[in-house]
Amino acid sequence: MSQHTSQYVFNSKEDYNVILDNMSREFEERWNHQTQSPYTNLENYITRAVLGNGSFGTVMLVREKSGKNYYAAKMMSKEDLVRLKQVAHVHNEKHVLNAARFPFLIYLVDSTKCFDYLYLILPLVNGGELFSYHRRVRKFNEKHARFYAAQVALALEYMHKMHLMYRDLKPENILLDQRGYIKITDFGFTKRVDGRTSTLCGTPEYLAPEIVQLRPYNKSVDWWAFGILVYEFVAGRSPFAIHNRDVILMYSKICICDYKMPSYFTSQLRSLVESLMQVDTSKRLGNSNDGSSDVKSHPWFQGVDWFGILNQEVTAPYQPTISGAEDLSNFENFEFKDRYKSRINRHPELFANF
Ligand SMILES: Nc1ncnc2c1ncn2[C@@H]1O[C@H](COP(=O)(O)OP(=O)(O)OP(=O)(O)O)[C@@H](O)[C@H]1O
Repeated sequence: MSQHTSQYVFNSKEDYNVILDNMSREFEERWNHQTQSPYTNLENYITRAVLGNGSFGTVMLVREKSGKNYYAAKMMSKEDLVRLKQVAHVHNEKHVLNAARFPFLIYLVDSTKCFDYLYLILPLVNGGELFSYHRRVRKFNEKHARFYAAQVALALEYMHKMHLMYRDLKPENILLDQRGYIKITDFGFTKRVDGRTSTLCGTPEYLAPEIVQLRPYNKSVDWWAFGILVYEFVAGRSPFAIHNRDVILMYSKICICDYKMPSYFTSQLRSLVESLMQVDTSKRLGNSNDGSSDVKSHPWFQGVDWFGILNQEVTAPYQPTISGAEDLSNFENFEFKDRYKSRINRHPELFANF
């Protein structure tokens, strides 16, 4: 499996369209070529530390035994996945991670399983979550926000071109690498669909009105969430954040787009947020045939060196301090709890294709 996110150099708009077509062909090949993980547990790796705990598993720092490379191993209990009805999501996540290759997306390096757990081996991204960094500084200035937003817009453009709806955009799912560039992670809710779907999923603060109203929706829900994300970067809070997080009240505000624009937003940022957060999807920026180009050519992005960003030549506004692969200073301290150790293979039929 290739360990490179991109072997491409991005030079011009024409080249980029050709490159995206090539990426699309390569994506299709990998999408159609899924392999079953061997029952090798983590025997090819040495576990060094816990990087984080998600709702469905633990992410550990591991080092491969045959070399010196470090990775993040996402370990998920089969029992928990069945109990929490996440079986389809985990297959989905592996499928997408295996097929997608883009500079700002996490990808699958390897996968294994054992009687109790499934393991996804991912590139180690050790600058911590964008969420934690944002919480520390509270607000980004617009230039700083634009640096991250440009990468998210390019990643959404790629995913949509591959007919993937991401459906879980939020700062918690954006990791920072050593150079301060982003890697989007967590593809459990990502769905490959060319058109519309109607499953209710995502995180309340970022749900588009059509999802809240249980209406069929398309990839423009990601552009709505992108509007929320950019707003939150600069305002330091989500537009629909409500004291005590009354979700029903939040949903009623989302449906009528009832939020306040901070007075310090520039007119270009106001215009971007307003255009993305349109209840009427026919008016929502990003929802035309040439959707991502419309977003990228919005005046707020004027002056962005798109190819410099794609090639990661632009200096990031913040570079995490990392002294080595085992430096965990950008992560909170987590404890490891290995709850299951059975002699029987749990749910072999449900995870046969994992
Ligand atoms: N590739 C990685 N490199 C470094 N740390 C990672 C990596 N992937 C995940 N982590 C850390 O582990 C945490 C949990 O990972 P992840 O969000 O994938 O789990 P999850 O169970 O899907 O979580 P969620 O609760 O968001 O559904 C992340 O927030 C991050 O801090």
